[in-house]
Amino acid sequence: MSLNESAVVSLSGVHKRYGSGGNQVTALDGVDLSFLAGTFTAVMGPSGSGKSTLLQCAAGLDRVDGGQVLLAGADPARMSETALTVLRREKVGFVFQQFNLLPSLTARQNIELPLRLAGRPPRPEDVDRVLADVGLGDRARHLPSELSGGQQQRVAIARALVTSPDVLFADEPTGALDSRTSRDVLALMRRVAAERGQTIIMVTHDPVAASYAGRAVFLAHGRIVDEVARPTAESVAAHMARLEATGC
Ligand SMILES: Nc1ncnc2c1ncn2[C@@H]1O[C@H](COP(=O)(O)OP(=O)(O)OP(=O)(O)O)[C@@H](O)[C@H]1O
Repeated sequence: MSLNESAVVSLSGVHKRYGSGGNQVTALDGVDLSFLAGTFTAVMGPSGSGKSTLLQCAAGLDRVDGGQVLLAGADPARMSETALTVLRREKVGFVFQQFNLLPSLTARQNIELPLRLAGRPPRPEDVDRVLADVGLGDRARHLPSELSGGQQQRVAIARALVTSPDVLFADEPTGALDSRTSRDVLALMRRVAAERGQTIIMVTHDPVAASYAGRAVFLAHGRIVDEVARPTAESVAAHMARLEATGC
């Protein structure tokens, strides 16, 4: 498969190995996958199937051993570390299971941080808008310790969105949240893709989380083995049960 150049993120024949000699592990084994603008995709698969590796390679956080990645029009393998840092800072947002907020900074200051690190003075109206988008307009002055888990994750999402990245990578973003709070965060992510036209790629184990995406792709042994459009929690759970029983 050739790279889909209209996609915001595209992987073509991507291989990734860890270790060497007898300890070598093939984490990705020829992955072809494209993500179009404004789409929300869930990446699923059994433990060890390569989900996090796929995210790291697609986001330019890790180098591939074969094949090619195209991220916001650029090939990370051909870029210097400095250029790659700029690409990630300008075009990509990250959200992880742990919120990784700085405890001594308020919600607003945490959200402003990526702009400051990029040498871009934060415009108050931009920060206000993103705070309102995540429903935290009245919590701007609170420290993370004064916010619930779901509110902290919404600050982390706002921090990832404030630079208006083309693509948001999320690795188990609801893994540390209860089911009700998870639903709020997932609905927010779905809205971000639909209304802001940003592309979201989310790794998750949870069929309910995957049902908020427009597409679910399934990995097994480092390969894409299936894909479901408009997934429901039931259809995803059935796919996962089959994968875990048969491995394909
Ligand atoms: N830094 C590393 N060094 C060696 N092997 C690694 C490394 N990172 C991942 N692996 C291996 O690569 C394979 C894919 O790992 P990966 O973390 O991508 O899977 P995953 O689907 O995200 O798993 P989980 O759902 O358990 O988080 C696994 O066999 C794993 O042990």
